Amino acid sequence: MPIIEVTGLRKVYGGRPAVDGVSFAVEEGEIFGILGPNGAGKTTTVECVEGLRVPDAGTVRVNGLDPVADRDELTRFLGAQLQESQLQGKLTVREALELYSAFYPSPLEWRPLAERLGLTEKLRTRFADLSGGQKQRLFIALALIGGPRIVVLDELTTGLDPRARRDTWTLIEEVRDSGVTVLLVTHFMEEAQRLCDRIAVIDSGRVAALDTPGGLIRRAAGNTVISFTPSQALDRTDLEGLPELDSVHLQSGRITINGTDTTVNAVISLLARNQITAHQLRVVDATLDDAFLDLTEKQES
Ligand SMILES: Nc1ncnc2c1ncn2[C@@H]1O[C@H](COP(=O)(O)OP(=O)(O)OP(=O)(O)O)[C@@H](O)[C@H]1O
Repeated sequence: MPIIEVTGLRKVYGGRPAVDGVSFAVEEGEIFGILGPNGAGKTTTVECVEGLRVPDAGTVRVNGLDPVADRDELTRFLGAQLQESQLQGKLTVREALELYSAFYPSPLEWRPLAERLGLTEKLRTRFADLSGGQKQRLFIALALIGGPRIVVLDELTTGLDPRARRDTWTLIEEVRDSGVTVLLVTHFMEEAQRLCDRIAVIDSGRVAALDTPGGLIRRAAGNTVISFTPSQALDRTDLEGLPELDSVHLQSGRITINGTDTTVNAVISLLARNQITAHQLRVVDATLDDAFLDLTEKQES
């Protein structure tokens, strides 16, 4: 049985649906990503999972519980890092960690957690005096301190420097490997690609696609991107007739082709036949970035 089950979720603000029939199921022990453009309905969805918002229609079950009706029970095993949070400005990092530990029956040791999040030097600093990234790290610690079975992380690494971001990814992988289920809202494709076992792409309040990162890349944007600047103009119809082609873009004399290995081979033959040299030739695997743009563009058109 999935540990989180969202079925036909709908949430309307002022007559406009922010979430419109979203369904997905999260298996225990996976990192499940929610990806989508600004205003797509991601935060609204996860806040319904956390019991912070009441759905207008549909059902949400977290470990069999209704997050709104059973909120007290839910908070015992669900940790949450909200997109925007505040603490009392005078509270020190240490006080916050001790206070939150006291809320849970079997909290984690806060010292190693603080160490992992680079907060040891800041234990005596007041919340108001922390930098944005340090506040973010504290909120991650507070989401994990109760030793939750499920953790919801909204914009996990926004505002973190590259090193802190990578350290946080490793920490979240370890959290997952210890059996915790992670529901992650993110804007960072690299983060989603590295961390998530599966991803729901949400666009305009609906699920546009749900798959593994590899699956999304394969079905949305082809596997491979080849780009080059030809020594002389190429016939557009020849390009559009390439096998297994997903898309062709021409910009400032540079050609970018999305397709498969077969497409790449056909491009090379085409260039050879026409005795055209390809300058600055690059062949790369498509990324989740490509898939995201492709999937969300398709929704808009
Ligand atoms: N309390 C509210 N009252 C009215 N409208 C709201 C409220 N909260 C969210 N919305 C609207 O609902 C839509 C979805 O918002 P939501 O915060 O869920 O999006 P999101 O995908 O998390 O966006 P972002 O990536 O920008 O954080 C937006 O159009 C937003 O303006």
